[in-house]
Formats: sequence, structure tokens, C-alpha cells
Amino acid sequence: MLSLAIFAVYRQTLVAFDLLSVSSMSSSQILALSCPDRPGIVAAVTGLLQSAGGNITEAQQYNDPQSDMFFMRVAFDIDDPLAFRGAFDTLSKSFNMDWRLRDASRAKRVLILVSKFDHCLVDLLYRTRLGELDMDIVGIVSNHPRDALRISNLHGAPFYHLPITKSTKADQEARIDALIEETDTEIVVLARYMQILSDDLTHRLIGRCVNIHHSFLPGFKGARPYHQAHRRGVKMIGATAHFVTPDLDEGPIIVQGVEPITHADTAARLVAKGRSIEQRVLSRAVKALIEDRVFLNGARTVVFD
Ligand SMILES: Nc1nc2c(c(=O)[nH]1)N[C@@H](CN(C=O)c1ccc(C(=O)N[C@@H](CCC(=O)O)C(=O)O)cc1)CN2
Repeated sequence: MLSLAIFAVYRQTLVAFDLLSVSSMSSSQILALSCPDRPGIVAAVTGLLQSAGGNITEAQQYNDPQSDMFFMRVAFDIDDPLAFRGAFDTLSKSFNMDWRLRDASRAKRVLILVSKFDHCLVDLLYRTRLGELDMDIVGIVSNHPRDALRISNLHGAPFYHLPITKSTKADQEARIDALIEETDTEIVVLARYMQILSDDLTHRLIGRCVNIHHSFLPGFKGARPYHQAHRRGVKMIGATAHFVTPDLDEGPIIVQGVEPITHADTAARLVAKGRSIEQRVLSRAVKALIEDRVFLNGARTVVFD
């Protein structure tokens, strides 16, 4: 009886090590690609994955009939991602693909910029602490000194107070630019950052800088959108997370959200009601970006749920 028990423990140990050895070999990868549409793209990608021993865990694709562009996102487990990368690089050339492949276990490096209103910053930090947002916050930049420092310390993220005046705007932005390079930032989040970024910087951040605008764009662009909406007598207010481009508040839209309001709501009430919409919309957009679910499609986007 004892020998049976010992054998059972021995067998379980072997199984555990075997599982460990297998799981230590395979890694989870995310492949995101776009290319001119043509027949055979999915077959070619999935066929290469199968021949490389990849196991697909999630896949979405979309062909835009207007732009005639094809978009695909594949999550998969594979033992040798480097070998697959080499083979896929060859395949991608025959389809003129724009693609990226990364290890899903590596959190994206994100820099957050904030000004006076920090409700979106607080929400992003909280959702990161919960594990809802799997991102590596490499720094928090504020041009206002007040609460952002205390909040950053709570999260343990490096805080950079970069004040700005009319005469120091260019220098201040140069320091942000340097920080993006030094920290190897992948995504820049403007969490109610109330400074217009230069054309040069926005061009260099195309497709990886997101802003939360506190209106349902294209309505009420520019400053004080809630007050504009109140004067217009709207019955819905909203928020829009969009890519940042040189054209203020015109960037491709990633996520939007709305809430009803009534005739009795003052402009201040709209500001208060809007905070939770902004938080919800920006966090959804950041989650989509860090999970490689967002694709630029001309002036629009493709966002895979
Ligand atoms: N190049 C871009 N920069 C920014 C964008 C954008 O789409 N393209 N979005 C804005 C956010 N924003 C509205 O959501 C916004 C921010 C700031 C201003 C503005 O007039 N700022 C003044 C300074 C105001 C101040 O000091 O309080 C300025 O920069 O001269 C308008 C709209 C973020 N940046």
C-alpha cells in the first residue's frame, strides 16, 4: 500500500515537471497586421502558424470595403516565437503587410500626461493596480504641481513636474520628448493634459498618443466643451478618446461614450457627470491600445473587442 502511495506521488511529480517544462517552453504572442485586401491572407497566416506549431487562442479580422484594407489580430501560444518571427517576416513581404508581433506577457510601457484635472489619471492608476490594465507606467508628467505628485507616489510611478509658460512651452515639450526616448515609452496618454502638442511631436507619436476629449466629437471641439454643450441645450453629453494629431481634436476616434442629462443640469453638473464618462472612455481606449486591438484606418480606426 505504501509503495502505491509513493509511486502515486512520484508520478504526480513527473507530471508536474513535464507540464512545467512544456509551459516554460511556449509563450503567448500577439500578432497585429494590416495590408491591402486580397484572398488567402487568413489561410496564409493561420497556415504558417500551424506549421510553426502555434495554437491560436483568439483571432479577429476585418476587411474595410471603403479603404480595401485588411486588418487582423491573432493571439497564440508558440514554442519558438523567434523562428516564427523570421518565417512571418518573409510571408509579410508577399502581402505588403504592416505588422507587429510581441510577447503578450510583456506589459506595454506607458507615459501619462496630466494637467489640473486628475480624475482620469487616478482612474488609470487604480485600474492598473487592480490588474485591469496590464501596463507598465514609466512615468507621470504634470505641468501642474499639485495632486499629481501625491497620486504618483501612491502608485509608485516616477513623477515629473514640468511646468509650462508661454516662453518655456518648447523647452518643456523637449523634456517630454526626451523622457519618451529615455523610458522607451510605447504609448503616451493625455489624461486631461491641457497643452497642445507640437506638429513635430504629434507626427512622431502618430498611432501611439491618445487624448481624452470631454465631448462627443465632432461636437464641441476646443476649450470648455461642457459649457458649450450647456449653452446649446443638449440632452446627452459624452467623451471621446482619440489619437492625437496636429489637427486639434480631429484625430481618429478610438472609443466614445455618452450619458443623458436634463434641462435642470447646470454646466457645473455636466462637468461632474462628465468625469465618470471620461474615465470609462479613456480606460477602455487605453486597454484596447495596450492589447494591440486598435488599428489606424485612414481618418478612422478599427478596434477589435
Ligand atoms: N496636437 C494636439 N495636441 C493636443 C490635442 C490634439 O488633438 N492635438 N488634444 C488636446 C486636448 N484638448 C482638448 O481635449 C485641448 C488642450 C489644450 C487646449 C489649449 O488651448 N491649450 C492652450 C493652453 C491652455 C492652458 O494653458 O490652460 C495651449 O496649449 O496653448 C485645447 C484643447 C491636448 N493636446
